[in-house]
Amino acid sequence: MALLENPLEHPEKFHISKDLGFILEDPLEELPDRYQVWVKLAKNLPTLVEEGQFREEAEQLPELSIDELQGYKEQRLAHLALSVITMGYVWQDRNVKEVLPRNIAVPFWNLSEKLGLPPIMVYADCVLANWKKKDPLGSMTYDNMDTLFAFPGGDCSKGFFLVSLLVEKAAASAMKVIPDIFEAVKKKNSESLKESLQSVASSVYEAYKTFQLVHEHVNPNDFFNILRVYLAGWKNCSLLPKGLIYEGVSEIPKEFAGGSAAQSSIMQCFDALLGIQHTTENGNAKYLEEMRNYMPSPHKIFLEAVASHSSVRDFVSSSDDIQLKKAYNECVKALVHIRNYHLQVVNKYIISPSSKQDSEKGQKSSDDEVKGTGGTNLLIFLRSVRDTTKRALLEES
Ligand code: HEM
Ligand SMILES: N#Cc1ccc(NC(=O)NCc2cnc3scc(C#CC4CC4)n23)cc1
Repeated sequence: MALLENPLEHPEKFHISKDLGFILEDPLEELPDRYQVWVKLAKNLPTLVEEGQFREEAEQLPELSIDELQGYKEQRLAHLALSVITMGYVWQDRNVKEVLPRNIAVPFWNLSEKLGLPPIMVYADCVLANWKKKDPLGSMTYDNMDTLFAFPGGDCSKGFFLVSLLVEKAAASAMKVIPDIFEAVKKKNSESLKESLQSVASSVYEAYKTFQLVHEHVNPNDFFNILRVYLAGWKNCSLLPKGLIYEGVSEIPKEFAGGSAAQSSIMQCFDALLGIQHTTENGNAKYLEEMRNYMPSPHKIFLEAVASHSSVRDFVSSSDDIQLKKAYNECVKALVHIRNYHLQVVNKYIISPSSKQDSEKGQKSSDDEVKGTGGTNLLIFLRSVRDTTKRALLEES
């Protein structure tokens, strides 16, 4: 991959699709025969966990070299399958495993290095690469889609991952105007910039409308009591205080943060494009920055290029074109809207099931319960990200 290309002119060189953005287009569903054991085990996870047999089955896996994996899509599917196996192995039940056996750890570690991903399940695995169309000729609608892999909790993980994917797809329609936006700023072309910003705002609004599907397809109790457990990581985690030992890689336990949508490139891309700088005071900027290391490396490079080149905000704020300021503010308002809606969703799917659980158990939930899978105190983080977005609104006078 020509990393010297200008990402802003050639996003396709950074595994970014003009229609689907950071979503992996047409993910592979199978690996070459010798690796199919990984896919088969990962697909059987819910049943084997139910029977308490998952760990035993995982320990029977042969230790395979990753060298025969051909091409990017095979590597992404293999990372997804190994990540599902790893989460299932560690979290199968409350007596968590502190050592990941070498037959999983060694290929997972090596493949992660090749992809620039951490050896833990990330958003790019279970959301961006974990999908198929039931009818390949049909369109990408919820009813014509399924996940490749699922976790225990019935259709909860399918709902959570696919709704997120459809939100990403709706937002991705803004990606195709990014090169035009940079061109318009370079040429100081207000008219063209205004048009592009208007289409970014409508993409974010479409994403907001798609978000509502979460109520139809994700059950709050299944999410909070079952799925949440499997998304957790081993950094600042009381159950794995030193992290996880990747056998055959190192005797020293390694810490990696749990899956977080702060690993969603599209949302970080909007912030970067609009010049929305998240606060350094409470560690938000640092956390969002760190989550870029949990994205496929080409996506991280693309985001950094957008962040370092984007003078959209400077150009608009120094312009006296009120309509241009309004177009910029429409984008910011749409992002505030979706982040406000997201906070309501977090209350329904985390805060209330958590307080319901506390009152049933008559105790305060443990620290981890109210922390993000990324080890953050989630409400403070989400409100602060929303507030910073709101502060980015420009005076329209
Ligand atoms: C049941 C539904 C959902 C719950 C309970 C939920 C929960 C959370 C939590 C706790 C965080 C804080 C960081 C973390 O731990 O990941 C977060 C962040 C985030 N979530 Fe969700 N989320 C849900 C659905 C969605 C959907 C459908 C999307 C759309 C892609 C989404 C996008 C994001 C983004 C982009 C962030 C990073 C913060 C930001 O940029 O605003 N979430 N979410
Ligand atoms: N108690 C509790 C508590 C419960 C959950 C969380 N965090 C959480 O689920 N983050 C992931 C997330 C947030 N939003 C979205 S959309 C798609 C995804 C995803 C994913 C896969 C994991 C990579 N996500 C924090 C605390």
